[in-house]
Amino acid sequence: MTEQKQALFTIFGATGDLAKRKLYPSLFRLFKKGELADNFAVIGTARRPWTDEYYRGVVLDSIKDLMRSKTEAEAFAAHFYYQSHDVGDSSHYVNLKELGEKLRHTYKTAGNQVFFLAMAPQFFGTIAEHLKSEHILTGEGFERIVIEKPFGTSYDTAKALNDSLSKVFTEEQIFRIDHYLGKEMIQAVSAVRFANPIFESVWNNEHIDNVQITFAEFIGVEDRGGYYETSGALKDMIQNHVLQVLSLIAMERPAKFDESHIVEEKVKALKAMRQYTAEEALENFVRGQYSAGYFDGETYRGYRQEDSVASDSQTETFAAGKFVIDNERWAGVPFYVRSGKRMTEKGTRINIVFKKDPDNLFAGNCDDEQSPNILTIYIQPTEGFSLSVNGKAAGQGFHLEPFRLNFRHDSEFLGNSPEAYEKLFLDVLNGDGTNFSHWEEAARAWELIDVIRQAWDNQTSEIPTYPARTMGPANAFELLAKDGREWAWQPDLWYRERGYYEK
Ligand SMILES: NC(=O)C1=CN([C@@H]2O[C@H](COP(=O)(O)OP(=O)(O)OC[C@H]3O[C@@H](n4cnc5c(N)ncnc54)[C@H](OP(=O)(O)O)[C@@H]3O)[C@@H](O)[C@H]2O)C=CC1
Ligand SMILES: O=C1O[C@H](COP(=O)(O)O)[C@@H](O)[C@H](O)[C@H]1O
Repeated sequence: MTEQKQALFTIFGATGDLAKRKLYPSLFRLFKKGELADNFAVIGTARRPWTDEYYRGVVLDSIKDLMRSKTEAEAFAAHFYYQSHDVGDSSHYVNLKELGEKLRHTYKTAGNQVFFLAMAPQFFGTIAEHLKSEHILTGEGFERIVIEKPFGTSYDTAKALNDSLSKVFTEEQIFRIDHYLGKEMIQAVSAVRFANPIFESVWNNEHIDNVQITFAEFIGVEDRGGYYETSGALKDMIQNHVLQVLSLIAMERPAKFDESHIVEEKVKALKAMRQYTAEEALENFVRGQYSAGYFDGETYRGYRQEDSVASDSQTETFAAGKFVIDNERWAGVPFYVRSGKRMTEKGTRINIVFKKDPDNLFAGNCDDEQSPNILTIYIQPTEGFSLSVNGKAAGQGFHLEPFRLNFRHDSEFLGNSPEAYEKLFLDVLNGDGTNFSHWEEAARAWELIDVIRQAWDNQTSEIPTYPARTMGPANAFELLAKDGREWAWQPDLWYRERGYYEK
């Protein structure tokens, strides 16, 4: 039987997009499963002068697709309270404290508190300080703070942010969200690696030729131009999600499968990654920005035509690069990464490309090249694995042909599998920080990224472009071609052959 959790949640930024799209539905899923029942309450806070009643209406609206009955949804929403509050105004914390004390007793939350900061990072420090100075932190039960990305905009700003949080919370109390770590198939990477001797024994530079990590998005920048102009693909995706995934693939086997051992190994892997000079950063990293494109009867506008984007913007909507790891396991194995918006299609996947057999037995019998074995981990939108192997082409004669051993999770599994934020909320309640970003990881990731960012910022040439609905600019293909390699996943070729790009 599920044991219900006891906690008072305070959500800062309760009127915002993240709260409505992700947080309330995730809490509701936990409610439906009995993880949250009688002993929880939520204080939503932001500047808008909402009433409890209006707020509950917003919460109900955000869960309308998930509700089984009106009674159940209303029972859930009844746990929500709204307090209008400007986080910069000290006097408002007095009201928050009073309301919190009342709810703690009413709902018997055992003094446990979770503060979710669904707000821009510039507010994090001041909120943390006020939680302490206004005695909202009582030390009665567990007290945990959950913060959203971006965690800083450079090493220096991230360090300043971390320093201000650390004055109030210990590292064990800080949960830095990287929502990719809550995804089913990212969590499955460790299972694939460490529960299968056939993979574990070849997970090294003797057998792996290169690793490719693709985070392709179909969507453009949508209504987030204002934020994206200050970020770009490198900081928005590579610094956090991509490097997190890379460290899971590259880390050594942890002594135990628990938070401290896993984080220790991830940090070691990140620290073993080569720190590029500015010159090396330019050699190994490329960027691009989507221009207008045409695909299957539809025209897509370019990034510079998007709302809140400067008409001469140099912001990259695509970044690709090669990381190298200077340790025994990975010496000589490039880790190619790419992430972009308005690419051919949505697809997050990891390709582990194995070395070909140097001694091709079939060389004299048939002219066919052996294809490399490729293990693909599909993160989204489909979730599963495939392994491509060489076989004999059916029919007369002897020819090699690559076949794919495929496994995809079925729709029942996907339908029942918890959403990333739901898992992460539960982890916070359980005090398990395994699937969160820790300071040492974020710090090292910024060190690796800062040099690339600065090298690009110092360039005077115009940013290269790529047409919307393609797999990025030409330089992303040249990056691999100059190493004698190519991207294992090129969906645009499939569409091109079938005329999807022809007007
Ligand atoms: N939306 C998403 O999908 C994702 C968001 N994030 C991150 O989550 C955070 C929130 O994003 P999102 O919800 O999209 O942002 P929104 O702009 O939609 O929401 C911001 C929230 O902050 C509140 N707010 C702003 N200023 C103040 C203030 N001075 N005092 C009190 N409340 C204030 C706003 O409410 P009001 O105006 O009523 O005060 C609003 O509730 C950001 O850090 C973002 O980077 C990360 C990943 C995905
Ligand atoms: O963190 C972010 O992630 C989303 C992509 O997340 P996904 O779960 O939909 O794959 C990205 O669109 C956004 O720009 C970025 O801030």
